[in-house]
Amino acid sequence: MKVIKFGGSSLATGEQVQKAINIIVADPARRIVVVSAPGKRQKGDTKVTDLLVNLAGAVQSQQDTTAIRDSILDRYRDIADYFGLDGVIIAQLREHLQHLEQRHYPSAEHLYAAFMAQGENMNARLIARVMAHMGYRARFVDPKELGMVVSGAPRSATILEGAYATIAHYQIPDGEIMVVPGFFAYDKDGNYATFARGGSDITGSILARGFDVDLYENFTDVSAIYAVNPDVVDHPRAINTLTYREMRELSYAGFSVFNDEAIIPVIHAGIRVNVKNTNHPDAPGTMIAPTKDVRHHHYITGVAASQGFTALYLHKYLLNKEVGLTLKILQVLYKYNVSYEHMPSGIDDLTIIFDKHQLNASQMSAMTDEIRAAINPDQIQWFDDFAIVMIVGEGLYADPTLVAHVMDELAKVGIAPTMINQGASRISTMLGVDADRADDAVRVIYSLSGCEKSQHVL
Ligand SMILES: Nc1ncnc2c1ncn2[C@@H]1O[C@H](COP(=O)(O)OP(=O)(O)O)[C@@H](O)[C@H]1O
Ligand SMILES: N[C@@H](CC(=O)OP(=O)(O)O)C(=O)O
Repeated sequence: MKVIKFGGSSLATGEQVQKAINIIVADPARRIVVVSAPGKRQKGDTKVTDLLVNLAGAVQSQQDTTAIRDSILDRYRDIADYFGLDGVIIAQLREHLQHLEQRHYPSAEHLYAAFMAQGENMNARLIARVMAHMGYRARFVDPKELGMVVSGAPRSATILEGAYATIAHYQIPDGEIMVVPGFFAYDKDGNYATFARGGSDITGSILARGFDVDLYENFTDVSAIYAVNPDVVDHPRAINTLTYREMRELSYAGFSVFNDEAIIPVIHAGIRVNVKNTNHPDAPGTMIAPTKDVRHHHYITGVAASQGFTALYLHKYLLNKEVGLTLKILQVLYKYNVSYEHMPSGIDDLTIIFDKHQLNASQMSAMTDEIRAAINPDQIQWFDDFAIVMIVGEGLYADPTLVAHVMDELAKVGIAPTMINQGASRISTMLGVDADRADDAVRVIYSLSGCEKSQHVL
């Protein structure tokens, strides 16, 4: 049995949904189908999830919601019309949204989560209806029915460990195709909660582990995971196999093609993930697997960059001698409920790197004041335009000159990393660079001989 997940770009129009259905029914092992909300139909278009964010905002501020609700329903109507469905389903979806608008929510975050979840919820209902209309034994299955209970913040929830056993006990009727909405589940009180953005991949992974499937197929709009983001370099090298560790590092650092949290459930279950293209389903795509033979995959597997970071730089002489200094800083972060990503340090300075999305200006200012009071630094400064560049490869350890080589090449184009971080496993090297040079750094590193070399061995 396989889990098969389609991203929003694969379900943006009726024509795309038809391609997805052709893929589903071409293999009887494809029994668990996870769908995203309709995505962008072309560059510059708006994803349904983003329209739902606007709807949630309008509901919260008690504005008129008619126009925005209609624009969302139009997306589903276009798909329903393509398959010749009558208007009943759209009327039901309208009623469902209106009902949600009347409900009371424990917090604004819960309200946003409830609306954002509807992109997937409505799409799964519609696609199950379309497939049934075409004569297939397909059924919408709510995450609640599967026992998908989550905890944590309403818009970046995490699945409870116990949910896997519940999923495993779920009996899928013989010959039935389950259509499950991605991206959301419910907390223990029954409130909607979503995973982080791009989280339909996470639903696919959770179900892959829960049902202990043979393969998790993840269909998107590219024919492979490439060694660099194809929006940064034209026609980059396709990667045929990535290890879990490589994927985790690369998706964390910007390969949005597979959500960085989604790798965790499949790691636990040892399930392989095949990333494939809905528009070219016969292309082999990229396999994400527990291990690969590094003798055939030397040097750099991929280079990613992400600009979603903010750094706090602290300078204080004899910082290395001061007992409890880091503890005092961490206590401030704890008080403001903020986690950090990395904390590289030297003898007299320390940089704390944060995910930009969890900070706002007033929090940053309050934290600065409290850290200043707690440790009395000589210098404290925020760098908002901070990006990380991640060089990843299971075979990196085999090339002791790589970091020197990278630094030389970057220096030639005037890029001086403000931070270098390498773990003991040497599967990745992380550089901190100015955000406006991040893509240049990716291009330079990609064009290095190490990368070219792996191009030949793949
Ligand atoms: N290294 C990479 N290889 C392939 N695609 C990448 C890479 N890095 C970023 N991407 C982007 O990821 C996109 C696919 O992810 P996403 O838009 O989330 O798809 P979906 O809608 O299928 O979930 C690609 O169209 C591409 O722009
Ligand atoms: N629709 C959600 C979840 C998701 O995974 O979407 P996509 O498959 O289009 O990346 C989002 O936009 O975040």
